[in-house]
Amino acid sequence: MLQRIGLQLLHHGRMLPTVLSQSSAVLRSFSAAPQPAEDTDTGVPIIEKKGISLRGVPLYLDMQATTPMDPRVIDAMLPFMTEQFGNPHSRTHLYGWESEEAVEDARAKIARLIGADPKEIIFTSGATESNNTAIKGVATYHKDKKKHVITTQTEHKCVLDSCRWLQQRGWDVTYLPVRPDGLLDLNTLESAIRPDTALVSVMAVNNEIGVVQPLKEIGEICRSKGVYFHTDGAQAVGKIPLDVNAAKVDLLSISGHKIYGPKGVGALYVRRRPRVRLEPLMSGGGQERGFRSGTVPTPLVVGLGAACEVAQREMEKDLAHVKRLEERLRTGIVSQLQGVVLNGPSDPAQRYPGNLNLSFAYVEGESLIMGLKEIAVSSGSACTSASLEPSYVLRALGVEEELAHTSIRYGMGRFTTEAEVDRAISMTVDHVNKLREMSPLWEMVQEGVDLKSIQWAQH
Ligand SMILES: Cc1ncc(COP(=O)(O)O)c(C=O)c1O
Ligand code: FES
Repeated sequence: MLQRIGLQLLHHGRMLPTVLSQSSAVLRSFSAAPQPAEDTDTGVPIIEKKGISLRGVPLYLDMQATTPMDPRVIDAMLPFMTEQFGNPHSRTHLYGWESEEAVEDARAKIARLIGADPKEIIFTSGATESNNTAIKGVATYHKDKKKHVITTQTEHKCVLDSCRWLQQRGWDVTYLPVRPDGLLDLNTLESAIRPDTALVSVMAVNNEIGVVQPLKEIGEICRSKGVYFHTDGAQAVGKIPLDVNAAKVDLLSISGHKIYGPKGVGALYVRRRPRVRLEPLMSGGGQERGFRSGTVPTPLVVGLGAACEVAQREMEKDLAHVKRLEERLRTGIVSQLQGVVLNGPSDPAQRYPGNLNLSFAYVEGESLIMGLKEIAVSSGSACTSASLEPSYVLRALGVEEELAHTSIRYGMGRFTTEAEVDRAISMTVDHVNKLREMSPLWEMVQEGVDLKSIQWAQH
């Protein structure tokens, strides 16, 4: 009874989704500030978390880690969490049919964004599952004839780990090195392909340094050698143009939460012509044409579809926006600080501009990261994790250990503003200057001492 009343209220309150999403900013200010103490001079709330005192909610510049949901995505999802809650696989009533229609509509939107046929899209829980399915699934299906897989040293952990899983089962894996700018050398790739190679997996856009790999050329090589080409598109799809036919991609992984959609949903594109065969990881009801059993989560999938639709419509605008912001951030920092090194390609055409990864020479990594707690950014340093190894991606590029420890990844996106970028510039510049003032190293550099001549202690 209660449920019925609830549903009726929602039914009559069709405006609810919009009202809710419009108030998301208000909700944020409540949730982020659990009645904290205030700075007595400025009135800025002091937030205590993990033993750290933060003055106000940090400025979010970590769009490669995740993006906030676009209000339009939330609006699209809400009806499927309320009155249209049916199981999309229920064949006998309206609830199921409505959900199924919404799932198919979302599938078509994802397919449209990447130039695919809707039948080639499988819903998953995210890019991690898509990558696992592509790599383990293709290899397992072809295990009688093939025993070799190729990837790069700078892939996401879930690709590298899926490859290790194969190695434990007797497969050979080649982890190709990349050039100092992060790009894969095509000759190196070509000469690594063997008659028993099943799959090449090279990511489209790197999550740490934003380098865009030459997908078309890689696709061409793979097709000519009769090897499947998988690309992890978590950081690329919806951000830069990517067409599976133009790039001859056979499998493509997509993540919802990197493109202003929900977390916990993604997709895998699996080519039908020529057909890619793969072994499913999940056993069960045979949903998603047998590739991925489990009830398709209608609200999440609808959110992913809406996110792809918006991304396709606004890609040009989004890209121009992050380009402007990146230029502003980079020149703002570089014009005020010496000893700043860009990690990744210097040619802007080879880098997704929403990602700016900089290293700051002559500062201590840990102090840099700890001092910038009021900007939510990511770092190549390992201070915050159990290992003291800096980023394996930066190391694969040959970035010096000291510089890898002081790298900061600034991630900008659709909702990042110029004012936020300006705040990030001034906080970074002030903090780096402050650290350098205290640094004997910096003093030596100013005095013209060649630091390379100094014997460093182990970090
Ligand atoms: C390049 C890349 N691949 C895969 C993933 C994993 O995506 P998901 O969180 O959807 O599993 C991420 C996100 O961390 C990523 O950046
Ligand atoms: S700077 Fe913290 S581990 Fe290197």
